[in-house]
This record gives sequence, structure tokens and C-alpha cells, in this order.
Amino acid sequence: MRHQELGGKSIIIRLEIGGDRMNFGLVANMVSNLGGDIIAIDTIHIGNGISIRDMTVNVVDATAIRSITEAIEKIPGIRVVNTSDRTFLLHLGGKIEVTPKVTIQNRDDLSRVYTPDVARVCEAIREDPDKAFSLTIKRNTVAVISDGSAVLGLGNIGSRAAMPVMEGKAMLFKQFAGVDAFPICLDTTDTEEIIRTIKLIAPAFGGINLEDISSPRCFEIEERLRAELDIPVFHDDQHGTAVVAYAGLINALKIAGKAITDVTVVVCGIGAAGVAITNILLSAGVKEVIGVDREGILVEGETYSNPVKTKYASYTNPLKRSGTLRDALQGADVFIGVSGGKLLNRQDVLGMAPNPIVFAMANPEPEILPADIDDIAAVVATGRSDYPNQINNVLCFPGIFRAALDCRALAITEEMKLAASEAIASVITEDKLGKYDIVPSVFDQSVVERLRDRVIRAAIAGGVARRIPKEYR
Ligand SMILES: NC(=O)c1ccc[n+]([C@@H]2O[C@H](COP(=O)([O-])OP(=O)(O)OC[C@H]3O[C@@H](n4cnc5c(N)ncnc54)[C@H](O)[C@@H]3O)[C@@H](O)[C@H]2O)c1
Ligand SMILES: O=C(O)C[C@H](O)C(=O)O
Ligand SMILES: [Mg+2]
Repeated sequence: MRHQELGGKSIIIRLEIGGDRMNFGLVANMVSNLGGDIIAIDTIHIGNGISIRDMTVNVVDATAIRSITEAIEKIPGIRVVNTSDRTFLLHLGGKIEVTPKVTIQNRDDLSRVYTPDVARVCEAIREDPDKAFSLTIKRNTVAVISDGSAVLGLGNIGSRAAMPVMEGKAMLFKQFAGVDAFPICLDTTDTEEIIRTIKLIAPAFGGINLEDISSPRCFEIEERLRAELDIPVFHDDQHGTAVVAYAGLINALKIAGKAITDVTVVVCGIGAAGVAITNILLSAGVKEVIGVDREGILVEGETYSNPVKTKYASYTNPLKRSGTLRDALQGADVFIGVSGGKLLNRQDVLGMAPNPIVFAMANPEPEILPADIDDIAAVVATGRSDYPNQINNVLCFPGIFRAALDCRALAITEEMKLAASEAIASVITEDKLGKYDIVPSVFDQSVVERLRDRVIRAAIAGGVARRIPKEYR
């Protein structure tokens, strides 16, 4: 198994090698014995009896980095100059930048993009505010906004620490769907402050992608902003995740040979993602969804400290089952985890119905590793890019916003989300479908194309499109 698949990382070790040539065979053996894999050696400098070389090594975990560097230093004639983690190198100075579309070559250009001529454009927008869509970045720009309170599965790590994820989302928006996205991390977790701030900055944007805001505040924030703004507001951890999970389930059920109306689904982690996944599955025809959180199975009649869970219990778990996660899984067909790492074990899955489907979607560490249950599950999926079947909201948010921006949608509706799931699932045709191929790769360009098409059609049919793109007129 590749080390990357074990959640490993890649490091570059810069070596100064003196005297005779280094015995690479010896070093490679030693690195391999200590849990590393040399994937490249680059010569940086040779001269004066020494050479400087960068050795790129894949390692299983951080402890391997230490043992490898210590062992190398013990080899006579070799000195470790420094060690750099390639992931950190990639983040130096941030991952995105703003680039002008035209170059200002002379004073004439200057007076057009800036004063005095820009004033005429401002006046035009003052007279007709809708012109902001054609004459400013609003047409193609989405704000990716977090308060840093539920970042991946890392919890409340704060607004500064959340930035790398939001920058990453902005990269994905651009690369996969040509959407310009701007990462914004707010230094508050106060619901009213967040709502007010987003309303105040909304004029610049054609859409708001809320990200990694913890439950239950995320529900009120999204609901209020949807009511008060005339651009789509979409909490990605709720709806992006739900759209992709449902898309994955459509295809996983074909492998397991089960019908959506017959299956019992256990959703673990009744937060932002868990509530939205449940809602989309219920509207898609699932009859029995059992929710499990820290308190165990959520049952109607109980009052939970989090009112979202009390409400959730009132419309799920129709047979009023109670107990632990393992109890919930007895005889269940599908497990969907959007909770935390490593809380499921093989024994739990063995108790499920034949041909179980397991979506362990917590990030960065899934509820269970695919290798632990691959032999007993019909389908296993995670949220990560280093395993097969990546059920991650990245399959949805670029394309759904591409569609919403292109038809200037007032909102992203339930019908648009269902259309998005069907579009994603439809990319996997019968000949492509397999245990390890239930959802398309994020690099499959037809995902965004299909999503755009199906979602624009749903927006037009639902009356939320303010602009009908040429090809739909
Ligand atoms: N794959 C994806 O596309 C995707 C998308 C969104 C979220 N996620 C992941 O799902 C998880 C939840 O995200 P969220 O935005 O819904 O967060 P959230 O904070 O809104 O909800 C998490 C819920 O999980 C529950 N939980 C945590 N540990 C638990 C445990 N040991 N047992 C039972 N319940 C537990 C919490 O009580 C909470 O209700 C995170 O790990 C996140 O990275 C993955
Ligand atoms: O960021 C991701 O990889 C998916 C999701 O938005 C999450 O919060 O885990
Ligand atoms: Mg997220």
C-alpha cells in the first residue's frame, strides 16, 4: 500500500554529502526500514568535494521523519541541512492571489480602469444596481466564509487557523469551475455579528458559500441570510455534503442491489452535515433514517440540550429504536458518518445487513479506515482524496455555484440540490460503475458540465433564475 494511502506525508530532506559518493542503496534500504519511501533525489549543487541533494521521501507519519533524519545523520560524511514538509512548502505565502485581467500599459488605460473614467461605470451602477452583475466581479465571485468553529473535524480552531481550508476551497472553485472565490474568516462566532457582517460585504459577491461553521448556529445563520439576501447562500457542509452523499448512495445501492425506499440508513454526527444528509435522503424516498450523536440514538420524546437534535428526533427513527451506535447498526443497510475519526470498528460493521454500505466521511480522519472493512462491505467511501470513492463536497460546490452564477439564481433551492445529486451520479454510467467507482473523480470535467446543465434547468423551472443563459433560451 502506498504511504499516501495511510494518511502519510511527503518531506524533502536536504543533504550535504562530503567525500566519496553517497551509497544510495544503503540509504534507500535504511529509509525503507524506517517506514519511508524515496520518491526522488535532486542534485542542487556539486563542487569543492561536497554535493547538496534534495531527497523527497514519503513517510507514514511524523515520527518516521525524525527516525529517518536521525539515522541519516549517523552515516559518516552525510549531514542533514534541513527537512521540509512539502505540504507546508506549498502553503508558503498562501495558496492564491489576485490577478488583474488587463495590464495597465499607459495613462490612457489608467484613466479608464481608475479615475476619472471609472466614475462613469460607478454612475451606471448607481442608476441600475443590477449592472453590478455585468460591470463588477459580482458576476463571477463567491465569498467562502467561515468563523473557524467547525473546521473539518478539527473543531473550533479559530479564524486564522481556518484560512488554509478556505484558501483551498477558493482554489478548487477556480480550477474546477472558473469561479473566483475569496476566502474570508471572521473573527467572531456570534450569530448576529456573522449575519450582519455577511450582509454588509454581500454587494461585492454573486454568492455566499458558508463553510465550517458549527451546528446549531450554522442553521440560523444560513436561514436568516437566505431570507435577507438576494444572492444564493449555501452552507457547503450541509448541502454540498448532502448532495454528494446522495449521489454516492444512488450508485452504491446499485452495487449492493438494494432500493432506496427499502434501506435503513444510520447517520452518525447530527451536526451540519448529518442534518442535511438526512433531509435529502428523506426527500429522496428513504423511509428509515436513524440519527446517532454523542448521546447515542436520537429518539423522539427525549429533550436534548441541542434543540436541533430534539427536532431531528421528531421526524426520524420511526421505529423509535434506542441505544448505542452499534445498536443502531444492527441490521442496517447504510452507515453515513459525519462525526469524528475512528469511532466505528469492524465488529460494528459485521452487525449490519448483508452487503453493507459504509460512507465514513469525517475529515481528516474517517470514522473507519477502508482497509479495515473492505472485505466485508459492498462499498466503502471516505471524504479524502487519497482513497477511492471520495465523497466530498468538492464534487458539488464548484459546479452548483457555476450554475447559480450563470443564471444569476436568487437562491439554491431543494430542486436544484436534487438535480445536482442526480447529475453527479449520472456521470458514472453502468460500464464505469464498480465497488471503487461510485462517484466520479473531481478531475472529471464532465462533473461540472453536467451539474451546471441540470442545475440551471432546475433553477429556470423553479423560477429562481434571473438570467436565462443563451443555450437555454
Ligand atoms: N466529506 C465531506 O465532504 C464532508 C463534508 C462536511 C463535513 N465533513 C466532516 O464531517 C464531520 C462533521 O462536520 P460538520 O460540519 O457536520 O460538523 P458539526 O460540528 O456541525 O457536527 C458534528 C457532529 O458530530 C457529532 N460527533 C462528534 N464526535 C462524535 C462521536 N464521537 N460520536 C457521536 N457523534 C459525534 C457532534 O456532536 C456534532 O453533532 C467533520 O469531520 C467534517 O470534516 C465531511
Ligand atoms: O473540506 C473538506 O474536505 C470537506 C468538508 O468541507 C469538511 O469540512 O470536511
Ligand atoms: Mg467543510
